[in-house]
Amino acid sequence: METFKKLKAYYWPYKKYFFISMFFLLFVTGITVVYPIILQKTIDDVILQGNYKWIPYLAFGFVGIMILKGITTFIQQYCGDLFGITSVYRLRNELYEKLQFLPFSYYDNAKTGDLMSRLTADVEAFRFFLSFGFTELLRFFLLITVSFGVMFYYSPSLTFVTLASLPFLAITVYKFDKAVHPAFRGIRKSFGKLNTNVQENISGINTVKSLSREEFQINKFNSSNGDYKDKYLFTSDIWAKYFPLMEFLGNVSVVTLLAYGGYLVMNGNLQPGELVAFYSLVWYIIWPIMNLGFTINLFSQSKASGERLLEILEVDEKIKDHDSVVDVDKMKGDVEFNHVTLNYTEHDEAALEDITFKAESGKVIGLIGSTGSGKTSITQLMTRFYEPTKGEILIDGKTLSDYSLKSLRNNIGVVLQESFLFSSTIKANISYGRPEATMEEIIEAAKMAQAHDFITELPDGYDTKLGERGLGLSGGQKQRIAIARALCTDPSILILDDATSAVDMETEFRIQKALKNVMSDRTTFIIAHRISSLKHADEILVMENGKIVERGVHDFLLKNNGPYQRIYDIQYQDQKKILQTQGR
Ligand SMILES: Nc1ncnc2c1ncn2[C@@H]1O[C@H](COP(=O)(O)OP(=O)(O)OP(=O)(O)O)[C@@H](O)[C@H]1O
Repeated sequence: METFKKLKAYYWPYKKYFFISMFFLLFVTGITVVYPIILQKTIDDVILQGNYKWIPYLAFGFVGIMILKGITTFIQQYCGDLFGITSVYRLRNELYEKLQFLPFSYYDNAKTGDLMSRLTADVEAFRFFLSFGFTELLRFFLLITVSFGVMFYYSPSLTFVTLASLPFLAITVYKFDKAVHPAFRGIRKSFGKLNTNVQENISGINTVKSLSREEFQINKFNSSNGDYKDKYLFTSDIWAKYFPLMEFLGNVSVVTLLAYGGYLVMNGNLQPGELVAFYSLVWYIIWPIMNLGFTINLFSQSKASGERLLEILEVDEKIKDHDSVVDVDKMKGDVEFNHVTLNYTEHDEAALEDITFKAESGKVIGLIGSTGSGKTSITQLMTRFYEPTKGEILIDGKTLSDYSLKSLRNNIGVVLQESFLFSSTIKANISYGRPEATMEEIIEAAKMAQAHDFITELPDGYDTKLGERGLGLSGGQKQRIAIARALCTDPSILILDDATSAVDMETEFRIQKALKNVMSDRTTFIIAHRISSLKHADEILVMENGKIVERGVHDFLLKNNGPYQRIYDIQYQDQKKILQTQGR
């Protein structure tokens, strides 16, 4: 019940529907138990006594009760559904909201397909229990208590004899629950894996096809699909083993009832009508106990699903606003790193070590270095995607955590090498960070990013709809739209992380020229592998193994006999000559 307690905030606000449903359930159950009593009266007091004139009245009474039962059942079911549907509507929204604020470190290990199955199948399983499961559990207790009461009223001894086998039935049901719950958790997990498989395959279809790995992918899917099938079969196996046993134990009760009840009727200790009523009532007890398997099934599924939902809801949002954060509309853009060290996880080696630099507003800082040397990590810290392990980062003299995350990120425009474009129009993609931007502003941003010309050549211009992930555009075109998107927010700090790697040198030069005009009132970080991309920077930081190993302007670094000069030599001089001087 712990899972349900933890998720209470999502369904308890709608308790009104739950209680209305429960209230009508009392009626439905009450009416159900009245049937055998009427039957008993009809046999014992009307037929056996020869009072046949009562039969039409009883028949009409029956019809009336049936209509009443129909109406109460409708209200009970509708309100039960309303309870489930409205609760998970809120739950789904909150899960989605949570996904927006989960730290990057969570996404480092998360699998999209699995997350999607949690937001769909698991939420659905939870809803099913809210809508039907709760009601079924209550119906179970009500039917058993009321039926037991009526049976006890008719004949205590027959009641005990008939129900003697029920404790065994209860034990079997308990064992069934113990076995079936982990099995359902397995099914859910396997379904998540299956989804991940499909999602990864679709996202990486280019790689799959270009390396002719279709067979491999099919086999991988087959194996996940097989695992899903096996998990289901395993659960069916448990079900198939336990269900006949439950049915057998239920039937033992009926046989005992007929034997002992018949004996009592023969001896005149029980009325025939009472035996008939008993026969119906005993099923009102056996049937819910056997059906408990189904209810427990629902309960187990929804408990397993609820646990998976809680795994998302309970993730610690490590990076969030503290109480006294400030909102700054427009930052100046002075960035300062003071002895900053970053370890992504406790077990990882430092990705950045003792990084110190200052970047004043209006300046362009270039970051260069081998792959994995820590260039991107510097920008990830600036945007507070991750927190430094040691040291502090200041913008305009204030620690990053003093700013609200929203205002911090609104003031920083980031363009990545692999920019994600949404499947909407080019216009909507460019104005994504500032939906209120005017068409002139959108065009202005596109012009700076050297994207305007190719956009206007498209048949629908700015209204061209992009496919998923910007499909239909070249790598360089996508990058330019991403640059326009960042520029459209007019950020105080602009980070271009390998953002022009896919555009040709001439276009890159034109982008840089256009940016120069607007760079004066913002700080720009250019991460690049090509020296040509950052040689005009006011300061170039050369990174190696998480450390800044060299810094200065291009002309200085060229004569510094350090790693920068080596990169320059490799890029601009005859490689053979370098290899010769190294004696290789
Ligand atoms: N999310 C992460 N979790 C754990 N380790 C990470 C993560 N991101 C980066 N790293 C590690 O941190 C180190 C620095 O990576 P970073 O991405 O900053 O390098 P980079 O210089 O930008 O490389 P590239 O030029 O290839 O983009 C690498 O060793 C990398 O494996």
